[in-house]
Amino acid sequence: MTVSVETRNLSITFGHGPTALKVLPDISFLVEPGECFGLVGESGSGKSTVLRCISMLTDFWKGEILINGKSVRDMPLIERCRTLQMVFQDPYGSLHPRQSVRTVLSEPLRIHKLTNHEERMQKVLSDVGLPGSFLDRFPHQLSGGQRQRVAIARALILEPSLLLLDEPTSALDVSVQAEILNLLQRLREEHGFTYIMVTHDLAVVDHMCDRFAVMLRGEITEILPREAIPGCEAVHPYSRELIGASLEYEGHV
Ligand SMILES: Nc1ncnc2c1ncn2[C@@H]1O[C@H](COP(=O)(O)OP(=O)(O)OP(=O)(O)O)[C@@H](O)[C@H]1O
Repeated sequence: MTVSVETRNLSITFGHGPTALKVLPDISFLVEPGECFGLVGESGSGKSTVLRCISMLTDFWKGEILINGKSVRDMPLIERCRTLQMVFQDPYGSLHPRQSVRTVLSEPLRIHKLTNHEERMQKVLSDVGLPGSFLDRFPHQLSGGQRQRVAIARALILEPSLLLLDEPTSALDVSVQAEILNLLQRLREEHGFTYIMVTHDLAVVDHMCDRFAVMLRGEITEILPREAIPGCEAVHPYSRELIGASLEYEGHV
């Protein structure tokens, strides 16, 4: 199944009293079913926080988050895990050093009482381009790119519809980044996933995303189609600055 995601007046404040920090004052956006939607913007603007709110890793937000029209708050944990999964930036930190790939992949299957573990694990490894023999490897026996493939396999094992990708390639070297982006692209085409992807890299947005939101200090300044990048067709000064700097870096201007 392919799903839409909508946030309506999403806001969150960390802390209380005089030190309280309102990180997201009021965020609303709609991601179409099967779309890859990017979140870009300055460091600390709240991009990862948006993903953590959608996944309920942070759950004290206000407003509404709807997946296919249904509030994530009303989804039991089991249903939420089967609907959405998150892939984190650091494949070194996100895998437990003492857990084999088999343990990483079989644990969710056991918790969710699914059958045919071996078959499902072999299929998901093949989906992410790793041989079945990797089931018996531990994280220290994998390269960075292979670890990120395992992290993606872990996200896919429960066959979710929505992947929340928090800078999934920024900890990898450039050639491996391209491999992982191509893998994510292929998986989306094959499975009809909806992606929400945080990235610092507008080249990644250009390669992967249909549309993207530019964030500045917790607010969305503008939502743009990917096609707006090459000609810097943004209206808000900050979006123009961000896209202009990226084009300059890439040597387009
Ligand atoms: N649990 C928390 N408690 C207090 N402040 C937090 C917490 N989580 C995030 N913040 C603050 O919220 C703001 C937004 O953080 P967030 O990680 O969402 O930014 P970001 O746009 O993803 O940044 P980056 O691009 O550097 O990863 C930052 O000022 C951060 O310090």
